[in-house]
Amino acid sequence: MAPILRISNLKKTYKGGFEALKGVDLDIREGEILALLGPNGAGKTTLISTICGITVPTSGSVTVNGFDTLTQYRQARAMIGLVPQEINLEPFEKVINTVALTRGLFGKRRDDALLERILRRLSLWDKKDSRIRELSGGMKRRVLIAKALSHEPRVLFLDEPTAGVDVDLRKDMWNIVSELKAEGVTVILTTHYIEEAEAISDRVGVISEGRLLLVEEKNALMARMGRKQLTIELREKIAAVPPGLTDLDLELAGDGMSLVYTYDTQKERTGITALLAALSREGITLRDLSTRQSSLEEIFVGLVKEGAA
Ligand SMILES: Nc1ncnc2c1ncn2[C@@H]1O[C@H](COP(=O)(O)OP(=O)(O)OP(=O)(O)O)[C@@H](O)[C@H]1O
Repeated sequence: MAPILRISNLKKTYKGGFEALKGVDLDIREGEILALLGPNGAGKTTLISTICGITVPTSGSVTVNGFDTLTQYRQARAMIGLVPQEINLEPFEKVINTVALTRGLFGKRRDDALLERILRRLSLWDKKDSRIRELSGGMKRRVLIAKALSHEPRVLFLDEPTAGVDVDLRKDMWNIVSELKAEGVTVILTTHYIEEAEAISDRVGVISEGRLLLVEEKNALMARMGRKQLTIELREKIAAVPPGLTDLDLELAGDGMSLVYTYDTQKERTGITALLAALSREGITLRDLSTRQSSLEEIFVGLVKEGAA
């Protein structure tokens, strides 16, 4: 099946010469949820703005369901809903009018039943006649989502949808995203919260300094994150990993006073029993053992560092 979104060698250099995107290639399948992770200034917002036609790329192309976002802007833009990072709502407008107006701007005919469904789903129906300025920050975020859904997009972009929102609202957002997915909407979100990517995405992309460092199925990435380290402190210093142990993932550390064994927690066998038996065969005596798991955060930081090197 052709991807719903195809990004080819997308580059963006801002006036003044800053290269915010250095050639991004990415295909997105219909109905998937992709989380884009990256440090501040990595280029996530630039990527989304360029896809949505708010920023003009320096080179490269983007197609949405086959429509080019530059040469077939109207058709491409009609397929996309964007929930921006900044709250940019008219404070004196009523909620229902705000959402209806966006639908109208996309040239869609009035559909009161659809707007009611959208507002109910976002728990905004009882606020439909409230003015925007009377809403809490979390409700305003929901209005942004309602606006983005008002013209029935097939691809929804959420730029840091849960930045600064409380835990309940964050969970609500996650539920909304999975409901949209169930309806076949493709969702691309940027986030600084790794647990958010973990909770809702099918695939994770890591962007740093304008480059997409990695795009991987979340479950595969999780399996890699499942690595753990066992540190074995020794009673006596050794000069090298003993010959009988060299085929294990072992490193000598602490000036020869410890061995670090890295293993995969997802595997049925961790190899620890065999390792301890081998140590005993080699006549190595242990003083202490400790384990630590590499967090998703560490993996992410490691990736970004590697990418920068
Ligand atoms: N209009 C602009 N003119 C010049 N440089 C810009 C402009 N917009 C963004 N940049 C620069 O491009 C880089 C990428 O910015 P962008 O907002 O895309 O990053 P981001 O990954 O979304 O960051 P954050 O996580 O902080 O939102 C930054 O260094 C930023 O300063």
